[in-house]
Amino acid sequence: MTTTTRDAALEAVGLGKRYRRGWALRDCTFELPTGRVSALVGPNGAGKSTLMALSTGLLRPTSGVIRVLGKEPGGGGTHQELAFLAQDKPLYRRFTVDEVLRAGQALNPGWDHAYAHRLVREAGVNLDARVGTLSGGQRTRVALAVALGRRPQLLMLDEPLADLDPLAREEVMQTVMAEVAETGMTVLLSSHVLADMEGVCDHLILLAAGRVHLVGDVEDLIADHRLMIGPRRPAGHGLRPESVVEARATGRQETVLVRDGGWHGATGWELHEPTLEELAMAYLRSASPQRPARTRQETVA
Ligand SMILES: Nc1ncnc2c1ncn2[C@@H]1O[C@H](COP(=O)(O)OP(=O)(O)OP(=O)(O)O)[C@@H](O)[C@H]1O
Repeated sequence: MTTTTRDAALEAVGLGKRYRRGWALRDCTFELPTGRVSALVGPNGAGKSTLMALSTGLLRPTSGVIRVLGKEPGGGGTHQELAFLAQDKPLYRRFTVDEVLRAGQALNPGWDHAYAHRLVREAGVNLDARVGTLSGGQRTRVALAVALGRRPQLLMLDEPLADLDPLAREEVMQTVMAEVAETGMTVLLSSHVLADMEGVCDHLILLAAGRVHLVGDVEDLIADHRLMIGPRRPAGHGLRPESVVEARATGRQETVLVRDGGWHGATGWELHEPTLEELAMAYLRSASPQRPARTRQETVA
């Protein structure tokens, strides 16, 4: 079936994926609008890689629907306009870098050979080197050149920065952002390092235990939340429980993340807009069964 929601590069409706041992994704509904750079955030096992595998068609949903650039991934392989850089960056180890790029050219109709070559050269990787002899970071740069050489409309990167030094992380993100600026490409980027996403991502999808806990444009999400900092009060923070995402006490101070205007009318607090990292961390802690935050109904004693 082909449905057209052309404003969404990626769309999930009631999406679920069940492996033999249980649900990896459950009842996920969200949209990633075209042209956004989205941070896919979640703890280990949250379902991030599963979501990407469903998007590429490597896996089929157990329930619900996923659409990539308006189409459900089907038997025809990965959407022509989607490029996916998997966590383990699968490249033929015996090929030279040049051979990898020539394979990219042979396999992809829209391939931009000059551009892929330039990306590899800029990364300082020798075209004659065999893939098996490259460092983890160099392999990432080659895999990124292969992904971007396709000039995709949607680029999905699963933990692309994990084995890169700080300088290389910055260079990779600059390469991706230059392509975004030039072509309006949509990006979905999973990472555990929230600091890497700050200032780069303008959209957030936060998964925990297979469910979407927060999704939307970063600007809107930040505007909808405040960090409230004030003295710890014996009678509790006194805020509407349904507006409190997380309350944390450190010493005599208390920090509360509040949503949906729950801060209006409260007195004796310093109010700050949260950073993307503060926002995501509060939601991740409040969703974590191992590290329960004081949320919603609970008050600080
Ligand atoms: N092929 C598989 N067979 C069975 N269970 C799987 C398979 N792949 C993933 N899972 C399970 O599905 C859940 C989600 O895994 P997934 O790899 O999608 O999470 P993730 O958010 O990408 O994690 P990480 O950050 O550790 O890479 C986990 O509980 C995992 O054990």
